[in-house]
Amino acid sequence: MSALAAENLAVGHGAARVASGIDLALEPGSVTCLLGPNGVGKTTLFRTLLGLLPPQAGRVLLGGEDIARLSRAAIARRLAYVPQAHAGAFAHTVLDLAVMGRTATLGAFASPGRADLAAARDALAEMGIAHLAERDATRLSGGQLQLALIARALAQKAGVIVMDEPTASLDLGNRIRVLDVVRRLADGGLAVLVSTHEPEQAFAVADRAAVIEAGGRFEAGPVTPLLTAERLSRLYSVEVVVEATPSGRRVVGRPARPR
Ligand SMILES: Nc1ncnc2c1ncn2[C@@H]1O[C@H](COP(=O)(O)OP(=O)(O)OP(=O)(O)O)[C@@H](O)[C@H]1O
Repeated sequence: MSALAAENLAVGHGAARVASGIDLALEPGSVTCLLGPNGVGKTTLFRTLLGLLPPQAGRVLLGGEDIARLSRAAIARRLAYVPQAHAGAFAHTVLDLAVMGRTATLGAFASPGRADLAAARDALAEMGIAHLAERDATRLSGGQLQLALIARALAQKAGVIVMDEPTASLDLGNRIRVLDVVRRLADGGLAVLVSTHEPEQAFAVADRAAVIEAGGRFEAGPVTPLLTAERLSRLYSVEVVVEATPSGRRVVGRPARPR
């Protein structure tokens, strides 16, 4: 059984349709990268997969159960979300922020125990930000906040993790670290869904890719056959070529023809 699945899903806001025909199955031990141009509906799809937006059609199954029937706490035990790192209104330390990954799965009035604190500290260490534990989470840089939000999701210890552009504000070192974490999580048995504007990241870490094209048409499949130069050119309305390199694949703009 898929860890998270969408069946003939249509997503949007109110009556406005954003994307449809979405069939997606996230398997334990795999990374799926979601690509699409700005404003096409990636975050809208994520919010629907998380049970935060009702589907316009179709359904979302978490561990085989319709997510619409699960409580927030039941969802949080199985599914962790890393949102885009906008400056949040957190009046907490970074450690408190990571602990929130644990409390999401507890009852409303339960307080975190020693094991929860240990899991939160482990997650901060995994993201290389243990030294920020006592810092005010409202005073982090964009990249530091991104790493802290990933740590919060790791602390949740859910079987499925959904990340919305987790490398967007990161420097080269942290980008590579986060991609390593993404791959390691999958190799440890998690089902991981990551949105990105970098097709090269899909070639580097993903088992499968999914695209939402302009107009909301959805397609998913193995990375290399799906992310051809032709499809990427159409997706981003710019001519690109996909070059095989010794270390992976590189996507570059098609060189202008000599005049
Ligand atoms: N709360 C909302 N109410 C109504 N429309 C919305 C809302 N949020 C987003 N939209 C619209 O839905 C469409 C998809 O937006 P979404 O944020 O899902 O795109 P995205 O693919 O995540 O974009 P980006 O790559 O720029 O982050 C856009 O046309 C956007 O204007």
